[in-house]
Amino acid sequence: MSVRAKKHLGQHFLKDENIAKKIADTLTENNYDTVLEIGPGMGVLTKYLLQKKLTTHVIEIDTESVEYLKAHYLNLADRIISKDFLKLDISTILNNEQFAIIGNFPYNISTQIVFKTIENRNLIPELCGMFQKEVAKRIAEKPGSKAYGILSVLTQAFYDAEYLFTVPPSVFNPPPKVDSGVIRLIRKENYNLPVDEKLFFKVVKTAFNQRRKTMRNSLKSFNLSDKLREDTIFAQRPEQLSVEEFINLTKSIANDAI
Ligand SMILES: C[S@@+](CC[C@H](N)C(=O)[O-])C[C@H]1O[C@@H](n2cnc3c(N)ncnc32)[C@H](O)[C@@H]1O
Repeated sequence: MSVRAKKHLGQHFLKDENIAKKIADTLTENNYDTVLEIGPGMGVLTKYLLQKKLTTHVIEIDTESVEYLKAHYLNLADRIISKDFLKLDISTILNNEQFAIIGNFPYNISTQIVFKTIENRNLIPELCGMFQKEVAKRIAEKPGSKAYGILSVLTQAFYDAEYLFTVPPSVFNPPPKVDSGVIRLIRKENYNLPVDEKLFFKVVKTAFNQRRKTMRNSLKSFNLSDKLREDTIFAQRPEQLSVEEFINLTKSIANDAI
């Protein structure tokens, strides 16, 4: 008996074992001994994680998949969390130890998984996973491209992001409508910002909400001094600015308000 795919849970099960192994092998296994897989489904990726030296935990929202895993992976039984990852209190699980996140993520919550990882980055040195290709590209994109935006800057402020490979719809059951992409995020050594984090998020989001305008126009609502607005950075569009430039800009804005 296998699990019947449920659309509302983003269930597209991998049927190509080689791809499952290739995804499991994207983990560097540096700086952690534990891995948490989000959405194991019927365990095609889990199987390869269990072959590693790491301790594998899984979190799955679908009770039918949980029953399947309990029946087929007897040695995993006490490391299956039957819950919604988005409602999980990360600080209380895994005894506060460092762990990596991996998954063939449900596409409907994949950006929320990234933001929850960023929020809990003190415990998460690495994330490897499969996203809708377009989302994976946006996360790892560099300045100067159309795909570079809020998701790129907010992720890369804390993690080095690398796009690894593309996966076609044909390796899933049922096949999704679009290509998928696998990326790896490795936490930066210095993963706390030298500026107010809330202000940084606000500056980045406000700037990209009007991405075709110059920074001078898109950040009008901040009521900045004329002196600051004369800085050459304000003549540029948000997609031209590096993560470091956004951080420095936030610093200047914070000082401008004093
Ligand atoms: C794309 S499928 C991948 C399944 C399996 N890993 C594979 O590769 O065949 C996504 C999985 O995430 C699970 N899922 C969806 N939303 C979830 C959530 N909020 N928390 C935990 N798991 C979730 C689904 O039930 C499904 O098993």
